[in-house]
Amino acid sequence: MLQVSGICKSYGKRRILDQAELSAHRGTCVGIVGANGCGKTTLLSVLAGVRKPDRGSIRIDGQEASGHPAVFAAKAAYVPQENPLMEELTVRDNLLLWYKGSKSRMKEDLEHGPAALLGIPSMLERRAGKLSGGMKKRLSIACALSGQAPLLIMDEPGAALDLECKETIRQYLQSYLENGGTAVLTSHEMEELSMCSRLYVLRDGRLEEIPAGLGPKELIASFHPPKVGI
Ligand SMILES: Nc1ncnc2c1ncn2[C@@H]1O[C@H](COP(=O)(O)OP(=O)(O)OP(=O)(O)O)[C@@H](O)[C@H]1O
Repeated sequence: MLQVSGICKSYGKRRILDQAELSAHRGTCVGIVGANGCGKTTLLSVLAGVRKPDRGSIRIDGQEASGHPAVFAAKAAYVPQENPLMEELTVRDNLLLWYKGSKSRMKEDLEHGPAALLGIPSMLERRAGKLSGGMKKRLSIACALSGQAPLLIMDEPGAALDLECKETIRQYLQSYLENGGTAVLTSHEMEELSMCSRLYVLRDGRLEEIPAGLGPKELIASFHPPKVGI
């Protein structure tokens, strides 16, 4: 369960998030939409504890995380838009860093867990820097999932992935939600957004809930403020 209230974030004098509010229950996936540059990545990085908000509260499973990095570390997994990999290291060594050296848990996930589902075992000895964009994305997702966090935050998870891999991630997300996880994602793809049972549009720094299941035209219309009559 995620409860976000009063989140503000500015870059210099430019306010990107202005009293943003949202909630996401266990077992649900919440989607964030909005025009390019409206602040979705900023919001997700704040929800993941990577960027500090100027103000506001982020409660994960009832615990305040804002200002408490240990709560984010224990409870939130983040798949950023840019991959967080150590490019000179092999896939195996990248994973080991994320599994904090726990070889047994890593082995288990490579055999039966998310890493297996994402096809990581076949690339273990390759250098991360030499993988294709889609393979790096799969590895980044497997790394984020290593902590078995109850909150999963994904910034455009399907970007650069082939159809088969998008489907793999959809299946993983479904089982993650069925097991009581909470997910927040941002995407520009209708298919990914169809996995979300709730949608919010980010506009002028604020989040507004909109009906899930809107078509592309209505979604795009929601990105812009309604015009006031002359
Ligand atoms: N570190 C930063 N310093 C200053 N401005 C920034 C920084 N990061 C992002 N911005 C600006 O803040 C605004 C929001 O950026 P952000 O990446 O959060 O948007 P977005 O909605 O995720 O965009 P997109 O849909 O294109 O990925 C943009 O105008 C961007 O240029």
